[in-house]
Amino acid sequence: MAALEGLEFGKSDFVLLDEVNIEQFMENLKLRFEKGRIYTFIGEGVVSVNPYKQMDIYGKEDIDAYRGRELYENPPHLYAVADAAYKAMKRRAKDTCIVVSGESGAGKTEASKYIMEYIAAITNPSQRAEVESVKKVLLKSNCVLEAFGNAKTNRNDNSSRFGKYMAINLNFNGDPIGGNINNYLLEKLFLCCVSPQLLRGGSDDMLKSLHLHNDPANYVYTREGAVATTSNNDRSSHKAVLSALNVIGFSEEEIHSIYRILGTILILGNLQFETDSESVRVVGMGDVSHIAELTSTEPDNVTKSLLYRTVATGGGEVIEKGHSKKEACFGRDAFTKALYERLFGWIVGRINAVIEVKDYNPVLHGKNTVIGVLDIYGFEIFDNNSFEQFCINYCNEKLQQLFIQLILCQEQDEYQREGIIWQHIDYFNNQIIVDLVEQPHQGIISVLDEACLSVGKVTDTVCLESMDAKLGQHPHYTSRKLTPSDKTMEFHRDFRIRHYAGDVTYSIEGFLDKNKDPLFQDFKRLIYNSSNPVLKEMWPDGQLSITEVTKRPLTAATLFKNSIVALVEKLGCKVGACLDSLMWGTSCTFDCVSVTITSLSSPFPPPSLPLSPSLHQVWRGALARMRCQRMRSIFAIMGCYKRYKVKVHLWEVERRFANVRNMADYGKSVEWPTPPAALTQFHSITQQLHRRWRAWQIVKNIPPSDMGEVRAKVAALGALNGERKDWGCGRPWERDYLANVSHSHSTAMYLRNKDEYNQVIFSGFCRKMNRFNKSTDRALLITDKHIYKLDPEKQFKVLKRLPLELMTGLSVTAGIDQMVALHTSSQDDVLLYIQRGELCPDQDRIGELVGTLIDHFTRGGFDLPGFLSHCALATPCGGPGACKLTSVARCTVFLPKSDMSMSWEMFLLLKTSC
Ligand SMILES: Nc1ncnc2c1ncn2[C@@H]1O[C@H](COP(=O)(O)OP(=O)(O)OP(=O)(O)O)[C@@H](O)[C@H]1O
Repeated sequence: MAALEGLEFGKSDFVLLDEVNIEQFMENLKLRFEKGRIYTFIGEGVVSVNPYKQMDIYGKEDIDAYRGRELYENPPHLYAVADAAYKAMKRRAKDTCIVVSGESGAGKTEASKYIMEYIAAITNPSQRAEVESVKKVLLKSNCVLEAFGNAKTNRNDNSSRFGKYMAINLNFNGDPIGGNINNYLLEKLFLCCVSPQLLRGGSDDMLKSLHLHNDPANYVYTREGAVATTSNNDRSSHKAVLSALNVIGFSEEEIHSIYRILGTILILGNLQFETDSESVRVVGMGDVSHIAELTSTEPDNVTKSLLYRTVATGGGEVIEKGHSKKEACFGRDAFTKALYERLFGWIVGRINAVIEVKDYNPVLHGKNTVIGVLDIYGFEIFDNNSFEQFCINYCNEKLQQLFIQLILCQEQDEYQREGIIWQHIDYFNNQIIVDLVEQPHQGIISVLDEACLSVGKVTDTVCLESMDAKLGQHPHYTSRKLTPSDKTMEFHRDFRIRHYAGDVTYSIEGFLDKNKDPLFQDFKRLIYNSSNPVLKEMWPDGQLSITEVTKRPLTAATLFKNSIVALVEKLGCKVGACLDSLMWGTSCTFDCVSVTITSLSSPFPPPSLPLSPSLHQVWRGALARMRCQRMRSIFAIMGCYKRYKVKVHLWEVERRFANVRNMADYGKSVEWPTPPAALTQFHSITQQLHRRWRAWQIVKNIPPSDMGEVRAKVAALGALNGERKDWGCGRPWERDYLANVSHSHSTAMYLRNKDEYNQVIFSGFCRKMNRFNKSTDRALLITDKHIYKLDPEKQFKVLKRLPLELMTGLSVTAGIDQMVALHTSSQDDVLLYIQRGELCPDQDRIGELVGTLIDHFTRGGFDLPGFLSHCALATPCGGPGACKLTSVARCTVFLPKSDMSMSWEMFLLLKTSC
């Protein structure tokens, strides 16, 4: 439970820094880290510093403490962000996504696991076996993916060598009903953890059947990684992976096939070739027969595909061309890599098949929503940057572009459309860099692909020359040749891209080889013809004969680009106009402290280091200020409220103590004076701050489709700011639309005398629908004392009279039907359709009704703490005629009267529940 214990150090939210500069940022981060606070909010995101030690902040009590709470109510934690995503999904039935990004070793995978565990823990323990099974499979799949997809690197002993997007589907109840994993592969995966685990953890019988020895040092592919792990660790990991595979639902045959493929890869890795006078031969034919046995293929076919390549001549003839020794080694490596890639893809596919949403009927079960967790590599700048860094950094440019689109463009446009005063921000749009990489026929990927596809020998250097020729004028591209005077560009530092997060100089060496699909079709055919159905399933493209293979396979860069484009599209749909639902993270390395940033809502990437100045400016100048203001208001309110509560408490203790003393001294209690002025001051301070915060909140929460609510909220906001006119057209509110209607005036006069009201707050025509859909004309009169329902056909006779003080709230429908429900504590609610303006049918008066009521209550000094959007979704039951209060789709609730402490409790309660 350590997450909630103890003091906070430094600023628990970076937006509260007095100055937004990197020195203060670092100082705060360092101070908090030294005091064991690894998480710090940045607005609605979280910055996390990897502690590299077990922290006591992930227990059940911690989970309970964050469940259903607002971000600012608890200390910063991943759970706060995960809960916010879950709440957004539940309240608004919107798909949400959490992006966890950071440098290698920053703690992304750990963070995404904690997030998944949290979501699994807070979703209702279900009686339905399939819900529990989905949770179990989702959690267990991490163990399998890590074994097959992680490897030791210089930066991280357990580094994920793939990006991962894990989506959880939830039903209307918020229960997980399925999921899906997408993986973004990059590297030579056969160096992953699973192989040493198999060698050290597999039983003797198992290893014997796979023709393997138990020492990882015996194999080329495990030799290097073997020293990083211990035998005990590998043995227990092997057990855990086997158990996870079983839990997920892999059959015995499938598990055995997986291990046979791993065995094949290890043996292949050791395979050598030699050249005799005429041709190339495999050294040690025993290995070939083991490979044939493990892949359920013929030994001759294995030998053939290792040493020959089938090619179609121009005349349509098919011939076998012998490899050189170099080609044979190249083919072998490509084959092992492809075996591993297909295995990994197949495992992910099998997990997806188990957890895919089944038997879900949206009509019966409501909308199926998704929470996605993206654990993706952050921006990378190494000493030697190669093809992998190029892909990773391109991926980050794409994500940055998505955020620019969603936040800066859309949000500014939206503010402009809605007439919200907003200083336009000039920002650096990184589309130009995205184009530099991906533009068809022009971009770097296209140049690389052209070089890979061209007939004849094209080297990396030739490819670099053609990049220089095509992109030499591009402001974000330069190369050693183009800037010979640049001393930072030396050998192996061939071309430089000015990325949004900084300059990266890449070494062109190996780009072409890594980009090509070097796998000869012979290997594909070999495995497709395996008698093992699991293997065969992994290689469906092996069924094509050499004459049928006309198209060149897509290159690695193009495949990667396609998958990232699809990912960005997917993320874009998740947020649409719903900006709150995306979370963003990025990473920085400060003096070897790794940081992951995860954020929710208004997702703007906080500064990566090195930070491009333009981005930094935008970040500092715009959103930070806005968030800062909002967060400051919230914290100030919280602070005032806490102080107020403490004072009230002390006051009460003192009063009681004085009473006891008086009783003892005088045998009677004495009158206690009224609370000191200081105490009442809190009310006004908190009210002001509260109002500021609330105004922001009201605007922020308007879902554009809900027109009725928009009108109500905008009017309310206007009223809070002292405006008494329609938003948009600026029409002043007349309020008393019955004033000049004959007969109504005499009724009003009569009521003024009888009920002694001072002012008409609102009056107008409306309609009442009964349950048989019959409509009757009515009139509504609201004074500062009463709400009246009048019959206009009977000279405005009073049909209903309710004291205004009984009014507890007001609801408007989400649609354009102008329906309003005035809630009362007497349960005698008034439900009416307010008539539009007679001369101008577009003139709606819902907003005016809400605005004038808010205006009245605000001016009367009543606190309106509950005026927050409150989604009370209910099913419309049979058209407007049959409308009951429960059919009001969205409620806007306020409490006109309540005592101060109660109102603050309500404020917090509503803030929490909204
Ligand atoms: N919250 C944490 N508490 C304790 N240790 C942690 C935490 N997060 C990360 N670590 C430690 O740091 C190591 C690296 O973390 P992790 O594998 O999550 O990094 P990563 O960002 O996913 O790296 P890569 O991109 O290389 O996969 C973990 O194996 C673990 O030992």
